Amino acid sequence: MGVLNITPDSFSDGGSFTQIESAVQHALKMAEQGATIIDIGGESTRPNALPVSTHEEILRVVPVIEGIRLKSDIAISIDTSKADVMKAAIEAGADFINDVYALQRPGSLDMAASLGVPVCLMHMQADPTTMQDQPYYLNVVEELNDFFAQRIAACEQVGIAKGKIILDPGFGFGKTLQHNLTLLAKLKEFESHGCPILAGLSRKSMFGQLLDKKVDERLIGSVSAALLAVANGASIVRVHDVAETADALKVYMAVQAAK
Ligand SMILES: Nc1nc2[nH]c(S[C@@H](C(=O)O)c3ccccc3)nc2c(=O)[nH]1
Repeated sequence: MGVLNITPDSFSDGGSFTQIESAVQHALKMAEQGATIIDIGGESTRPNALPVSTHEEILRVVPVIEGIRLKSDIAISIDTSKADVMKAAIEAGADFINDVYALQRPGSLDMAASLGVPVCLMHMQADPTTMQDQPYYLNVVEELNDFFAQRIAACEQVGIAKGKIILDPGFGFGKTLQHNLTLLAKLKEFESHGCPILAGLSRKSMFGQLLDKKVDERLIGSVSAALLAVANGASIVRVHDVAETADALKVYMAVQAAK
């Protein structure tokens, strides 16, 4: 899963033509490099990011989805928590929902049910503005399993079949370095729900803490962690560095095949 963040320049509402075109080109390049899913996000979950209106978020993501669809059938996920953005994105040609709020925002659960598409449910403790102030769990794996069970039940109640659900521990979303390492080490403990696991580790601050590296120096850490996530049961890894990660996973799969 290649990450495509649409954060337009400050001048234009939505994206200017060049912004849209460059985003489409980036998506196509990631597809060429081996991405099988493009994850499109119109709002940064950065703690101090300004909130983006539904209208603005739609103006950002829809032209890019349409632009990609003119040239590629690659799977597209919409990284949003807003019901109306989900609708607009799916109607524009996206294939499934990637929601860091696990369909807990107003109207999103019913919207996902009515759209009838798969959904990735990610765990987050608190919200982006507070999640990194002293994250605490009695037992992080158990608490996330309880959360997943509860969200799966909520989905099944509105008719979203378990076969349409992907689970994601939400690395860095209300977790200390130790929590992140435990979740990666024990990723297999989330397989009990019978849903595929998605891991989003790419360039995250855990590598800053572990390796003392800035965000543009975290390639090796990110690729190493992506390979470990797959070795520990992840079916999807959400990454910025598609070509490098694809190579690492090719090596992993080749060795697996030789078992
Ligand atoms: N499913 C799924 N969706 C995701 N969207 C993101 S945004 C994150 C980033 O570092 O990319 C981020 C966090 C905070 C600020 C900026 C960007 N992370 C995930 C993830 O881990 N899983």
